[in-house]
Amino acid sequence: MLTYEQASDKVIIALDCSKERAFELADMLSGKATWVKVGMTLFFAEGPAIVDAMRERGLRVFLDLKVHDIPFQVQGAVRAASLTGADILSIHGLGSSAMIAAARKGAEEAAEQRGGDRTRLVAISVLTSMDQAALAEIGVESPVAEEVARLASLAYGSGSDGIVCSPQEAAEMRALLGPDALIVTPGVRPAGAEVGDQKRIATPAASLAAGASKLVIGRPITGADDPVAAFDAICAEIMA
Ligand SMILES: O=c1ccn([C@@H]2O[C@H](COP(=O)(O)O)[C@@H](O)[C@H]2O)c(=O)[nH]1
Repeated sequence: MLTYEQASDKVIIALDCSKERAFELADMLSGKATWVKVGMTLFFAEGPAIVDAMRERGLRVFLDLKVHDIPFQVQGAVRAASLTGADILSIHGLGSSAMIAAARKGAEEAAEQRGGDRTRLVAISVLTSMDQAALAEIGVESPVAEEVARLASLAYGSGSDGIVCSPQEAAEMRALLGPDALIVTPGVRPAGAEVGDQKRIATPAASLAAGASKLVIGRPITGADDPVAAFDAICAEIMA
């Protein structure tokens, strides 16, 4: 059984909104939330300062930029992104072992430059908004779970600290990668919540039971009439 603090530490709130709304949510959830996710919507609008602003509020930050480019560019991009002090950064698993190794090098350089902990890297496997048909559209005919496992093994073996996958693959990924891998699962929906564009989903309790390290949850909290009550209900569900 988890305490409220331990449950809160499992939930990363995706702030896919304006800076004003992000601050409003951070203030509302102050003293309750532990983690926020700064993704492309917020980062492209506000730049690295938004990471600082969240950290100044005592929040830990998952910077979800899904970095994907040639190794040289990725090393520099990850170095710069890590210098923001983000705790976790996403890169793309499709970038190959050389790209992932370069990302790790960039994160290590930043840690050396900044001092303190290295930003941990998680590799995106197959987006949780994609199903078998979407994979087929891009020419991948193997089952989703097989593709996730292939990319996860490659990324984890090349210097990533973990992966991003759906909760539906979390148990298999935990068995494949072992106890130390950081397994981050978006596509989490409390029972009855709107699914939206997510395709491979599970409830918070089921995601955690499957072996996820962290659950990324956005709209079910940020779009709720009462975001604090929504966050509390998710913590209660995973504490039970
Ligand atoms: O495969 C992925 C990778 C990242 N995400 C991100 O997670 C959140 C999910 O938000 P919801 O509102 O709970 O759907 C969002 O910021 C995505 O960029 C993902 O969904 N799937």
